[in-house]
Amino acid sequence: MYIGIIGLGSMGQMLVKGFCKSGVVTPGELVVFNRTREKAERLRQEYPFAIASTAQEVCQRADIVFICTKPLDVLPLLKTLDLPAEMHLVSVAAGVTLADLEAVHAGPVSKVIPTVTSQELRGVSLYACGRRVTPALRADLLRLLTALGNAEEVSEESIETATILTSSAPGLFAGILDAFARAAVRQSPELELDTARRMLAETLMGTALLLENERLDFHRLIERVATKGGITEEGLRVLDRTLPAAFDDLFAVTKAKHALLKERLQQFSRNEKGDR
Ligand SMILES: NC(=O)c1ccc[n+]([C@@H]2O[C@H](COP(=O)([O-])OP(=O)(O)OC[C@H]3O[C@@H](n4cnc5c(N)ncnc54)[C@H](O)[C@@H]3O)[C@@H](O)[C@H]2O)c1
Ligand code: PRO
Repeated sequence: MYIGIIGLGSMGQMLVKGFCKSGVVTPGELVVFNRTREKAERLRQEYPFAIASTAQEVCQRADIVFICTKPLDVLPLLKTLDLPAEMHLVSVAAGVTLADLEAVHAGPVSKVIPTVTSQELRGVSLYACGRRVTPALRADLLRLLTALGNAEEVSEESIETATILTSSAPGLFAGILDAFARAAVRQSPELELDTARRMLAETLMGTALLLENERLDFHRLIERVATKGGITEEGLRVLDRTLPAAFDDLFAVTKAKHALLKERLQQFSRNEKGDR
């Protein structure tokens, strides 16, 4: 099976690295196209995949094509292509719906929300398949995604909220840790910011391993750390007071951004229909 990747940004590169690292495909089974060819050539030094000259060539050569451009670039690009009817089109773009994809491709379409952590073969890829995806095509997609970590099928209704938990979360964790480290330095200026960041990064790794190896849930982990009448309990009270509103706010603004993206995508589709 040949796998096509269009767009070699953060996600396109992650897919190349994750697929090859897991061994689910060999570089020889990958056909890649990026607008800036040098970027593809640099990555090819490590993973000797085929570089296509155009996105159209990827679609002609691959059985399944992952389109990894930014959301608002997906439909304009797809509209310029002559997509082979049997090709399985997979968009990784936030906000691009199965209906958007089915409107531009007469063949099978799926939507996947990957995560940067899949480069380490951990984390969760979300997926939803369109009506024309056969059980065999679904199994092929699942084989690729499970090689990258866990794969969870989700409805389009829940995919946006789940995206924040699986795909935005690595960046959000990094943002939280950075604020945590900066507060520590404000408290104790003799502590170097980089030292505080390293302490937190190592603690995060250890926490993840404890959760996994001891099969702890969050509450049991808290019980182990927060000595009754001790210091951590006080910190947790602050989080209980402040975090629910912060996370409600986070989900509200990210939902609004998804809605804005979808509105702009629909506008594009309406304009296209008007032109015809
Ligand atoms: N970064 C993430 O963690 C993440 C997670 C889940 C989903 N996504 C989705 O993945 C998509 C890509 O995000 P990213 O972070 O990799 O963005 P990015 O800006 O890093 O990469 C986009 C790439 O697409 C290329 N590109 C643009 N137009 C092209 C065209 N016409 N032909 C070929 N290549 C073209 C650009 O050169 C660039 O390399 C987005 O739609 C985003 O919603 C990203
Ligand atoms: N990265 C993409 C974004 O920030 C989608 C989820 C993670 O838009």
